[in-house]
Amino acid sequence: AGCTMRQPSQPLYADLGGQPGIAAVVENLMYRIADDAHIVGFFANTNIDHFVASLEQQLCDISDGPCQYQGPPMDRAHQHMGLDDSHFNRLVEHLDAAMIDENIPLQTRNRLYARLAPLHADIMRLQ
Ligand code: HEM
Repeated sequence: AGCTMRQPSQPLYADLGGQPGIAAVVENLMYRIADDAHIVGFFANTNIDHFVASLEQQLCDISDGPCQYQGPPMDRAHQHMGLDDSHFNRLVEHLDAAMIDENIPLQTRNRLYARLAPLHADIMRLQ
């Protein structure tokens, strides 16, 4: 009886599969970025191990996991790269495909996007 909408049963971090789930998504994402000529150039001089660790930490933090993001604020982390919405949208498409690959359901993916959306303005602020 009552509303049949599925409600989140546990914290977002747990629905993402915790640390192993987030690590699998980020690894999958990195292969997609490496294969995408529209955005891979931005990472030409990036220390990928550092980037992966920092992104995992941020996703853990933002999903209420047991982590505190220690990296630079999003505006400074992306300043003067020349990013526009086409780059942002591409990254989100790859993240979505990576999460689908890792069997993360739509409702959980949408919960994460609701928390990432506010970062868009920060990332674009110093372009
Ligand atoms: C929701 C969107 C995004 C999130 C959550 C995000 C998150 C992050 C994080 C956590 C870092 C690491 C900061 C550090 O510890 O130094 C980072 C750096 C970086 N991001 Fe993003 N980012 C996003 C969008 C983008 C987009 C659209 C691009 C380009 C297509 C991009 C390219 C980069 C690059 C190249 C670096 C590394 C900079 C360096 O080499 O130090 N990011 N991002």
